[in-house]
Order: sequence, then C-alpha cells, then structure tokens
Amino acid sequence: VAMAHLAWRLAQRWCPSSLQVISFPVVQLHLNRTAMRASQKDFENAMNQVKLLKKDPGNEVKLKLYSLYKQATEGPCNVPKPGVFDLINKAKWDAWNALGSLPKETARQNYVDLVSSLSSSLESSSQVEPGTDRKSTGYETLMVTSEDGITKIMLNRPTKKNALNVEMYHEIMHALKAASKDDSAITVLTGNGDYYSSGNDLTNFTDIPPGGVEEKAKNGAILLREFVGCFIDFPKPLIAVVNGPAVGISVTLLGLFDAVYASDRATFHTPFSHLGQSPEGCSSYTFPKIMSPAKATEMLVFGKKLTAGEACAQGLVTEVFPDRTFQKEVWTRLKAFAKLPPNAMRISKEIIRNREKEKLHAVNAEECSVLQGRWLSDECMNAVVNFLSRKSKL
Ligand SMILES: CCCCC/C=C/CC(=O)SCCNC(=O)CCNC(=O)[C@H](O)C(C)(C)COP(=O)(O)OP(=O)(O)OC[C@H]1O[C@@H](n2cnc3c(N)ncnc32)[C@H](O)[C@@H]1OP(=O)(O)O
Repeated sequence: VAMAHLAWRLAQRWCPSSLQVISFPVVQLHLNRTAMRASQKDFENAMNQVKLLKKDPGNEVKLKLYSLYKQATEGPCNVPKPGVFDLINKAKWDAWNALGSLPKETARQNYVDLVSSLSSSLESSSQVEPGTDRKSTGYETLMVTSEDGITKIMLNRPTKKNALNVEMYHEIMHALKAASKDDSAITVLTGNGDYYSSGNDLTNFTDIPPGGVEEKAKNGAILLREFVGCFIDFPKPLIAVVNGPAVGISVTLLGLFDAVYASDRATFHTPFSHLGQSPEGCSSYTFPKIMSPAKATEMLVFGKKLTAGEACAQGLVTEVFPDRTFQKEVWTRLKAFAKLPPNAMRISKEIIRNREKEKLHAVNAEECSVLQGRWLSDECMNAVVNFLSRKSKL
C-alpha cells in the first residue's frame, strides 16, 4: 500500500524540466559584465574562460555559474521570486536563492573552481592558470581539484543542498580512490553552496528496479557498504570542511574523518528515527566512543540537532570558526598541514586506524544489513513519501 501511495505521489510530483529551454547566451550575458575590481583577477579570468568553452556545459552547470556569479557580485538573492509560470527566471532565482548567505568571496572562489573544472572537461581552448598543479576532472556531481598538496573534493549539487544521489556516491568513491593514489598529502571533503550536505537524496528511493523494493533495498545496502568502506580504508589524512548544515550520512561519516573543521553556521542532524531508518557510516560505534553513549543516543535515536559549538564540545567537530573568516582560516591551516612530510602522516594515520579497521568494517556490514530491512518498513516509506509530496521537511 505504501509503495502504491509512493508511486502515486511521485506521478503527481514529476513534470517536464523547465531547464531544457535555458540558453547558453543567457548565462554569458551576465558573465560579460565588467564591474570586477583588479583584486578579482581570478574571477575575471574565469569569466573570460567561460566564453572560450567549446561545448555547451548543460543547463545544470549554467545555472550554477549564474547563481555563483550573482552571489559573488550582488550577494544573497535580493529580488522577488518570479511567478510559477515564469519557468526560466524561476529556475535562475531558485539557483541563486539556494546559495543562502554564502559569502561573496566564497562564491567567487567556487565560480573560479567550477570554471577551472569545466575548462578541462569541456576542452576550453584557453590554458589553465600557470604556476599551480591544479587538476580538474569531468565529474557530474563533484568539483575535484588538487593544489598545494591538497586534493579537494567538493560536493556540487548546491540547488539540492548537496543531497547524495546514486551518481554522487559512485563519484565520491572514485574521487577518494584517485586521491589515495595522487601526490597530494591530504584530502578534504567540503560542500558547495549554503549546505555541507542534506544527506541521502530521498529520490534515491524512487527508481524501483524490476526485482521490486526488495532488490532496491539490497542494492542500496551493497552500495552503502562499499561507500562507507572507502572512508574506513582511506589511507591519507582526510579532513571535513563543514561549510554549512549537515544531515544524515554526511554527519555520521564525520566519525571516520581525521579532523573536522566547521563554520559556526553548520548544524549536525541525524533524524533517523523520524525517517524510519537507523544509523550508518559506523556511527553506531564511533559516536558513543566520541561523545558518550547517552549523547550519541540523543543524536542517533532522538534526532537531536547540534549546533557547531555543541558538536565541538562533544568531540565530533575539531574546531569551529566564524563563518565570515571560515574559508580563509581553514585553508591557511590546511596548507600548512599539507607541507608536513606525507609519508610520516600516512604512517601515523595507519597506526591509529589499523587498531579499529576490522571492527569498523564489521560495524559497517551490520548497519547496512539493518538498514536494508528498515528501507522496506512502512515507517521509512511513509517518511519518504511525506518528503517527496512536500508534506514534511526536517
Ligand atoms: C545508497 C543509499 C544509501 C543511503 C544512506 C542513508 C542515509 C540516511 C540519511 O542521509 S537520512 C537524511 C536524509 N535527508 C533528509 O531527510 C533531508 C531532506 N531535506 C529537507 O528536509 C530539506 O530539504 C532541508 C531541511 C535539508 C533544506 O530545506 P530548505 O527549505 O532550506 O530547502 P529545500 O527543501 O527547498 O531544498 C532545496 C531543494 O533540494 C532538495 N533536497 C534537499 N535535500 C534533499 C534530499 N535529502 N533528498 C532529495 N532532495 C533534497 C529539495 O527537495 C529542493 O528541491 P526542489 O528545489 O526541486 O524542490
């Protein structure tokens, strides 16, 4: 009954995408403006690079470019929401508005990073900025760059609050495997836009294969186990730069990171019971160890949302920074860390992690098996239907 309800709700929700009709020149029009100051040279270069792209990067990317440009030049969205039938302007407004209070300088940096990744994946005729070893890749849901000894993996679905869809799970695994072998000293995971991540993309539950919901749940558990396994086994220092609110699996995984730096705008929320689900990311083991069993229960069982300060007091977060100076302070620190001898760091991490590895893999397997059952429960299906039919939000 729940599945029939879900299918009906979804049929109501889906409509043809309005974004198909957004044309590339619409973005270019905005990028051609010349109101940049000399100190924004990178930003200007990036705008010029966009004009040199040989291939259309697609509507989703164009919306990202547009929103970052607006945020970088005008700050948070400050114009009235267009009417529901003004599809193009509404899509653009939504993309800009989704960036929330993202600082102008961060938007500029994100714009430059995005253009840098496009220049490589879409064969720009211009050169990548000389003097850096920045690399970009053709990921759909991530921006991955490597510079100053740091590989940065940025979750890049800001209009969906960086919810993890199936493609993103695969791309993160791919990026982690590549980072484990590249010549960077440390690896950083962060989010683009106003959220770090809103956790599992709840639309992951909607694409039911021929084998039905049982097969869906089984495949989900296999994917989740492999995904979390990549974090358990990651060999280099892995740092989370939590730029905004974090939900669900993006929170639980933090227990597997080597350090967690958070903006004071970040919050930490694991509403598993509300969603009819159960903990993953090894949090049923790491959280009670990090913060005491009772505090872990408040988060994982009762869904208590923590501020960054509270998460720091409980050991989940290493240090909190004011949002205004967050990026500058954190990246200065990370660049200093990345200059330390990489082999020493890797070996020190190994000796810490090896004591726990077997246990962590066993916990991961058990959590995935329990979740597989939870995903088939009425409690979980009803929670997903309620979100997708816009009856509920966290
Ligand atoms: C392989 C499977 C592994 C599974 C592992 C299991 C993990 C467990 C979890 O991670 S549980 C956590 C799941 N996450 C949620 O329940 C969050 C749901 N989202 C929300 O409640 C809200 O969106 C919000 C509070 C995060 C943000 O609210 P706000 O009002 O600020 O923004 P919008 O709701 O308008 O969001 C903008 C658009 O983004 C879409 N979106 C946001 N989060 C998700 C998500 N988790 N899944 C799917 N879609 C999400 C939202 O629907 C909006 O889309 P729209 O613009 O098309 O309407």
